[in-house]
Amino acid sequence: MAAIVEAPNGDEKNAREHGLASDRRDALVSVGLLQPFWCLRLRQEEAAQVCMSSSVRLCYQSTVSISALHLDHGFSLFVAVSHGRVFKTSILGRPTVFVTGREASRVLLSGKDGSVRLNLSYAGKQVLGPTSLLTTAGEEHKQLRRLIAEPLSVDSLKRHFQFIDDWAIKTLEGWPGRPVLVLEEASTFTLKVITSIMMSLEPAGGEQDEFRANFKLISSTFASLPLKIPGTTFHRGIQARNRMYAMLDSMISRRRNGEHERHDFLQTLLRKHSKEGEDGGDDANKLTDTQLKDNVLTLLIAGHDTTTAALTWLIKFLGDNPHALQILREEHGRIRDARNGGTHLTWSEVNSMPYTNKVISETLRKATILPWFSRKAPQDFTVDGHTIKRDWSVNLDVVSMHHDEDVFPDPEKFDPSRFDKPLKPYSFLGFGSGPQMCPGMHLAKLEICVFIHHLICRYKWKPLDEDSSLHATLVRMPKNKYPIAVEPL
Ligand code: HEM
Repeated sequence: MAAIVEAPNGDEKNAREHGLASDRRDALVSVGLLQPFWCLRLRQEEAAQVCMSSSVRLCYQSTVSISALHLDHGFSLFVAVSHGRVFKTSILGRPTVFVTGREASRVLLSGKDGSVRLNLSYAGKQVLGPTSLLTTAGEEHKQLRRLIAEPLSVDSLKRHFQFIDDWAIKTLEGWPGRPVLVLEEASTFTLKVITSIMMSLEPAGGEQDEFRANFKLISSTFASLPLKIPGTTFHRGIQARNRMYAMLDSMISRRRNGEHERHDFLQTLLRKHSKEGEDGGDDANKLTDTQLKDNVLTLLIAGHDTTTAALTWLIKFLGDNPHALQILREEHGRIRDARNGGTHLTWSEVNSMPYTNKVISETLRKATILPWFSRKAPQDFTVDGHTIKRDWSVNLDVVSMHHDEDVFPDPEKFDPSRFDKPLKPYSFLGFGSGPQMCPGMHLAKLEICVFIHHLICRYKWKPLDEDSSLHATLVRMPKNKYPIAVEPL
């Protein structure tokens, strides 16, 4: 059996001796406590220098992990040079393994082993609640997946198509004539869409504003120390979560009283799969109110930043790649011309965008919005011939997989035609794979296809800043928020 490569020991004192800036040390603390909701503030270029210039001196424990997180190509490209495909280190005393490659991906994601499960941080568990999809495993997780599958299916999303189309048009009409930060606009658009689909929240007005404010505070807890002390980010986030749950309680009771019924995610679950309160019956196939609320919040958290980042990167990559943009313009021009007038997309049109779908996949490959998938198991298991002990944190480095030259030649190139042919299983993980594969994939693709159609058909844009560095939170986003100037075509 091959030995797992261990990083040489080191500690924070070493970090100071080697001149690490204080924000790097802060980052180190964050990684240990918040994994997998990494929150780091290192500059990507600084981190690259750390690794390249003095790899031996600085190749110790946590610092390696942190530095590598900020490299475009992920942790293991760096580690692979000196170590191999499985790498063990320790983050604040906790054994942590990094793995890469299709075989590791199969073992961690296929669920065949039955015991490997998602490894959510303490902060994540506190915020999302004990019955969230992300905190449950085994049968309980399977049952939750079954129940949420229907309201997120393509058929159910059809009911929301008109809303998405209207808001994409409305959002874009406000873009010409001013500098636009794409990330911020995409964030507003995707929040309006997901809150409408989940609970029919009006896209503007007091309730939307209140919800948005609470949501922002809740999201920020993933990047905070989980201290329940008044005045801390974590404490503020937990209070915002309580306010959001109170809003949801009031919505649920209004709906049960027959008021404000809508065709949305909440209504579908209430009508078909709800237990009426916490102890209303013992049907295992029905959800308690706590399960309902935990999972509404989970879908909002898991679906908002990811779709925002994907839409922003996609617009940026098109701006950087005129050839791909041209082919995309032709696809959408054909759709528009066949429509014989009218601005709005139709449902059948949105289902005939083959090149757009490849552009989405290539965006998710090149940007790798979720760079790590973190897992652990209640018993020892084996990856690539290496034993991973029970309760160790094991992280699949997706960035390096998406930049593996053997699978994606010339990986820096933005080339949607890579997806002309099917890829081998477990080599492309844009939406993950296996039992934990993204349940919001159809919604995310729908939002992006609709938005891109209206952008491409009616506008052109140019970037106002060429900085391509990453804001390396859990979800990778362009640090400059991609500022552009927009003109009608
Ligand atoms: C382009 C946008 C999106 C991307 C790139 C994305 C990516 C992913 C990936 C890679 C995973 C698997 C993570 C792992 O195995 O550790 C995942 C899981 C998940 N996603 Fe998404 N996602 C997106 C949009 C959405 C949306 C819109 C929703 C909600 C409506 C959503 C809800 C979830 C949930 C709840 C999980 C956890 C599933 C489980 O544990 O069973 N995602 N997503």
